[in-house]
Amino acid sequence: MSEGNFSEWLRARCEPTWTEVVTHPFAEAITKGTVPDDDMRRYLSQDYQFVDTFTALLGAAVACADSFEARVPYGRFLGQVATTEEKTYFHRALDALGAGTGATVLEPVTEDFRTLMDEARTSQDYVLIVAVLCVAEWTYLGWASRATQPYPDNFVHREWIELHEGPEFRQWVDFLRGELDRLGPGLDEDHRQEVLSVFHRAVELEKRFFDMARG
Ligand SMILES: Cc1ncc(C[n+]2csc(CCO)c2C)c(N)n1
Repeated sequence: MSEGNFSEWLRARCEPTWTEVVTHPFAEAITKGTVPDDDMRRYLSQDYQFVDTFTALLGAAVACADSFEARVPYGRFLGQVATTEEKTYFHRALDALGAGTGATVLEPVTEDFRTLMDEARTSQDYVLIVAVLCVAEWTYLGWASRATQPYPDNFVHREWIELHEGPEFRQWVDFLRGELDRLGPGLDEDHRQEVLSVFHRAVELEKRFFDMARG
């Protein structure tokens, strides 16, 4: 591993799955606005359950970060997720698709993803928490930044792209990568392998999540 490039080292170790995620046919169909309503409903209903656990993991990042400087961006992002587009998006999109945000039977991949996030959260090991957050955000920046203008007219597709690209989201992903890059060099070999294992499981789950959404 080269100094200060832990995030890129982790990502490269997850090929070819990483590229399969960011070029996944389901993600590509979102960017083109061609996902059938039934598939989009299944995907967003499951993702709403995902985002709930993800939000709890953000709280763990606030609690477990090793400095005040590191806690602040999580707190800021948490406030955004909880209060802005993200929340109203799910309600508006699921409403438009004829589904609610209420009880949903979890697909196996959603269960498995929530288990991984809960493991990271309860480990209270900051670098493991960052690894899971970083995969979730970086892969989403990956597929969304492949979208070309004009974005789809359908707001369910268009806003889901817009939420995952743009300068602010890019900055957030850069922050998460920067945390891994900062922490990587100080880890012993066992700990580094543990981070890789968690990172790899998360990348595999992102792929399974898109596979599930495709029906
Ligand atoms: C399976 C899955 N993986 C990653 C994301 C990306 N993501 C999760 S929470 C969040 C913050 C607000 O957008 C973002 C970008 C997702 N939605 N679903």
